[in-house]
Amino acid sequence: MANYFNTLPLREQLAQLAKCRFMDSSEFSDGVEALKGKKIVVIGCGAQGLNQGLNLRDSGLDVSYTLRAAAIAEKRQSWKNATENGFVVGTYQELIPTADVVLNLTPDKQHTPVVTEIMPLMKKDACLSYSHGFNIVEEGMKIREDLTVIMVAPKCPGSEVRAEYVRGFGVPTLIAVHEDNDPKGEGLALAKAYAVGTGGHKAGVLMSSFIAEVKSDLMGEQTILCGMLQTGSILCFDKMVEEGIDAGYASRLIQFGWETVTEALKYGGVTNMLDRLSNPAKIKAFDLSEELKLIMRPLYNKHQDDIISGHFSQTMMEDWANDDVNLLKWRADTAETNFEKTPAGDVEISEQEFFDNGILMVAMVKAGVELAFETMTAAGIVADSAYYESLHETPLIANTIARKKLYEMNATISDTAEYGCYLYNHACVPLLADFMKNIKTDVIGKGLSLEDNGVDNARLIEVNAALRSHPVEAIGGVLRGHMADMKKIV
Ligand SMILES: NC(=O)C1=CN([C@@H]2O[C@H](COP(=O)(O)OP(=O)(O)OC[C@H]3O[C@@H](n4cnc5c(N)ncnc54)[C@H](OP(=O)(O)O)[C@@H]3O)[C@@H](O)[C@H]2O)C=CC1
Ligand SMILES: CC(=O)[C@](C)(O)C(=O)O
Ligand SMILES: [Mg+2]
Ligand SMILES: [Mg+2]
Repeated sequence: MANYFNTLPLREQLAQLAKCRFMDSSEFSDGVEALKGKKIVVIGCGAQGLNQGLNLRDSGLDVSYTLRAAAIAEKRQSWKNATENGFVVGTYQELIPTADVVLNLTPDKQHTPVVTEIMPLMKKDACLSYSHGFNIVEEGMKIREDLTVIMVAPKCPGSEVRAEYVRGFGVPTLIAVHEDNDPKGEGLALAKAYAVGTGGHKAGVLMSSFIAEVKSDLMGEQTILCGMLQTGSILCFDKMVEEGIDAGYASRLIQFGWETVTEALKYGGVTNMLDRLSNPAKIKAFDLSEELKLIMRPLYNKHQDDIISGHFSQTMMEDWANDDVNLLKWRADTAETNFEKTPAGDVEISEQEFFDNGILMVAMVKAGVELAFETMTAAGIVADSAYYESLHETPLIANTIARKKLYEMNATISDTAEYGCYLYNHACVPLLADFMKNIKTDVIGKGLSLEDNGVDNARLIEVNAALRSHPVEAIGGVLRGHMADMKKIV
């Protein structure tokens, strides 16, 4: 097999990268009808598998799980996830031949062996679904011609796919039909019904392509979503402790600070997040973010270039072939960081204090969101998709850090995302070394202790105009306008 994207002529590559249409709510008026009465069999009951299955069942659909024999025999966590939630669990031989739709929600590393094993068991004219385009695009997996192949990709960690559904909302979702596998022309109807079943239609659905999804998803997860939050957590914690801030306070400020400041992002974009600061702090955060963008832009460009060329995928697949040696070492190294090893202190931090004492965190989020958005759109990803992948998903990732720090984030995101996050972190920590030397507690840990909050009018007007004029704010205002059902978390 060869990287499917790299086999295409440039014109087709650009056309596929640009596939992205915001779907009107009226396009989902049939609800889950196209899946009613169909047997949906999920392979894998992990982060996405369990949470998507719970949503689909609550939406009135027939969902069961097929797990590899060892998972059933050893009653592994995936078996517990499914059985403790009352789902039917069976072997491939028992359930796959009866399936109308098979959801492949196993780790990307396993897709080729899993699909190779289950394809012969799938009945004629059935449908195979993915939640990430890696196997089709980066590995070039070929699927039996009679099978319909679709993708329904939540722009969100598995746990929040469920949490937002339970709150009566949903998460932005990309859907796609693989052009090589839509023999009966029913792929779109199935993908739309699936998106309704997970609640995605309440947040926003983009009609996209496997290529557009994979080239944007890898970029978002490696940089702003996971990489920046990991790097920011480690750098900000170590800086605060170095400057004499109580370690328990520093740990709490970070563990719950990302969630708090990015909740403002979710509701009102970068503008609202910075508007939560005093005028002097806003200007300080703006200046820090501009400095960060200058330093980090080459790194964001490198990540996007390596994703587009297939170099990233090749590097990760070499680690797959080497029994995930790097992934497992980097995971163990993360657990040994001071931030991870320091429990959040039993200290009260008000919602506003997270902003006032976390100016640098606000600056890092602003820089990461804007850089990721700018880099994706420069690579041909449409603004709507870049918005979901850079801005909207950041608070959903931050929710996982609030639960159990970087451990929870890295355990909840896919192994693919985790691998890319570590690559970014290894490059970004040294890249920001000089920048961090000039950081003091006025921007992380203590806040600006100013007698007077006065600022220069011209400078404030300039900063406010710059915030509001960034293209991520324009598309964000439109897309958030469609999120009437969004619920407060913090
Ligand atoms: N995690 C996330 O938030 C997101 C993930 N995705 C995509 O969703 C898909 C699933 O990812 P994710 O939910 O993170 O995966 P997880 O690692 O959370 O779960 C994987 C599941 O697959 C099972 N599994 C592992 N290896 C095999 C195998 N060889 N054969 C059969 N089953 C296997 C595991 O159970 P057991 O080992 O017990 O058999 C487990 O139930 C991926 O394509 C990912 O890119 C998309 C968006 C977000
Ligand atoms: C959660 C999500 O959207 C990621 C980061 O893309 C993933 O886990 O692969
Ligand atoms: Mg993603
Ligand atoms: Mg991903």
